[in-house]
Amino acid sequence: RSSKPPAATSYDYVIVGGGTAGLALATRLSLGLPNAGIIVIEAGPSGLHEDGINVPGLKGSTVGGKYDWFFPTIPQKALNNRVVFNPRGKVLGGSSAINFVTWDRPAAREIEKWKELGNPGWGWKEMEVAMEKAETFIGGPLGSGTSGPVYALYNRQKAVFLDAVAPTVSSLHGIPLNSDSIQGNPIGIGYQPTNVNPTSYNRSYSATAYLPKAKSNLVVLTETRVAKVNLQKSGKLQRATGVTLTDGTIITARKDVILSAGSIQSPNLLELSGIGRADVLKAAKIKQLIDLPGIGENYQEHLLVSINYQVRDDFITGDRVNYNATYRAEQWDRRLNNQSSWFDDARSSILFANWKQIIGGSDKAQVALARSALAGSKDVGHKWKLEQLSDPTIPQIEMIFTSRYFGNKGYPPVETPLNGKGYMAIIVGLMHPLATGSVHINPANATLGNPIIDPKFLNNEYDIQGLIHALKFARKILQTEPLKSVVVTEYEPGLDAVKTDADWRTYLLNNMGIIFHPMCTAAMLPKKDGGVVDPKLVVYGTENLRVVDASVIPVQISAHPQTVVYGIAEKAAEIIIKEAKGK
Ligand SMILES: Cc1cc2nc3c(=O)[nH]c(=O)nc-3n(C[C@H](O)[C@H](O)[C@H](O)COP(=O)(O)OP(=O)(O)OC[C@H]3O[C@@H](n4cnc5c(N)ncnc54)[C@H](O)[C@@H]3O)c2cc1C
Repeated sequence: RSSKPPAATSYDYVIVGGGTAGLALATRLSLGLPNAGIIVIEAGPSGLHEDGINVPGLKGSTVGGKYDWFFPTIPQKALNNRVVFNPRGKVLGGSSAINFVTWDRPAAREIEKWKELGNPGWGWKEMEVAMEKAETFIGGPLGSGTSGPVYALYNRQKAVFLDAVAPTVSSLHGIPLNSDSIQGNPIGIGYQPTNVNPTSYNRSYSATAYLPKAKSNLVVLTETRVAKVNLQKSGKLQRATGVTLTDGTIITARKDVILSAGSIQSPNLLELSGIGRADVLKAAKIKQLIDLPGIGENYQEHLLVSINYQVRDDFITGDRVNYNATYRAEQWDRRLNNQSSWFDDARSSILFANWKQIIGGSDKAQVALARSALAGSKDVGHKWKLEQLSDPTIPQIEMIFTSRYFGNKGYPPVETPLNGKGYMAIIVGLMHPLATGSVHINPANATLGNPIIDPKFLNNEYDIQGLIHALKFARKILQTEPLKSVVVTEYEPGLDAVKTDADWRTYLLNNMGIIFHPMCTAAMLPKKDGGVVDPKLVVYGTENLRVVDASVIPVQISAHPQTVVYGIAEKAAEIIIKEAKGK
């Protein structure tokens, strides 16, 4: 694959962004349309030989580095004007190269809703087939994928003490044991799979799983950034004729231009091309070609806040590889000899729960907060968020029980008494916050500058109280046997530091972060409902400009999104191949 400008400048399909969806789609088109010329243009370099990408246990080490766009939000009012950073892969494979390798799926009902919102062909059954097409799940439940490019497995490395999590959590609030979110029924507690190759024990991601299967009709250009899509009037519609690179080079598309630049940059590229809200385009002095006010709106994220516990000295946690150089070297040797080690990453125990299960009783007050926050809203996403509160199969909270420290205070520094101890975190995630925000180009530097991201975090009491309920339940879990006997004390925030709901609120506002799952910014919805693409993923008002990535997710889902994103790419490939073959 090439980082140099291609010899040819004309292709059938021009795909912008060689990330999760982009490479999956490009590979399927290359295989399904062997006579077509396809180019993927990726802004980042190849990271194929990078340990920080390949070694699952080094996940997180690439965040904020050279493979990460690391976009800041604007200061968030409810968070005391804190800025929150959005890691996004800037490398071949995109965010699939830098993500945290959790492999799960939302509730079936959540995807079924896509169809009901006006997207024929996009229900759970159809998406389940598409998601399974993407995976080979070693040891997966009946019905999981057996011949797809991306490997998933239950990780061979496990922290022994995490075995206490499931019996503890399942003794509370009627929560079932369940590790099979993959079937569309995520509610419950259990170990979740990771996308790791069973032979090399490397991360399995779009650049290593899909791309090697492509034929020579696919050209991949790395370290090359697209500035905009070129449009030409064609009757009542606009036709995408190709793209202009930031150095001025034009690459022509004979058939489609497909944006797979992710939930932040795909909507930005539409705006840079003259498609979007009049006020946004006017501010950036871009001529409006298509009025599409939904672009960049509807921005949604999973919110996160963690608490950390010190684990008994007789249990080993993943922290030991960080503070003990000898142990680290031993573990690395184990990896080189293909034995399990902390560099495999480790299984995380994950809980998905509805409000009754989190609160341990009536959810009436929480539902009332949602109703009052969204009173009068006509937004279809808002309506769905209210409706789903009466569906017990849809998770509202996720809790990830980790085998190492994960917090804001930081691992205890050297020469302090708690350095050298082991920790576990409970990462609490809010799956359907009511706050929806926006991402738009920055008029001061529209093409190359950071976009203006305003997620409007915690702008309502439902989101705040929901996270407080979950934090309190997380503490209760840690105070329940058998997990209680595994831990020594609460390290962060600490039982003395946070006692009341008011203390939890302060802790939340000072520490809330995100799980790095922006979505819905170019939603597949009817135009009248703020949609940007139709069910064939074609941008309204255009003949042949599509978006294929996490931005087309119509309404926020309760899962880590990569399996859904691969499913979207698989379905997009089917649609495009069918069209090309005239079916
Ligand atoms: C740190 C982190 C941890 C995560 N953990 C998990 C997890 O454990 N499990 C999970 O399921 N999901 C996780 N996610 C989310 C998941 O990885 C993303 O939702 C998914 O990968 C998004 O895929 P995409 O195709 O929409 O975008 P991306 O994979 O981000 O691809 C977009 C690509 O477009 C390129 N691009 C952008 N603009 C241009 C341009 N103008 N010209 C050329 N190229 C351009 C980018 O460089 C990038 O390669 C995580 C994400 C991050 C960042």
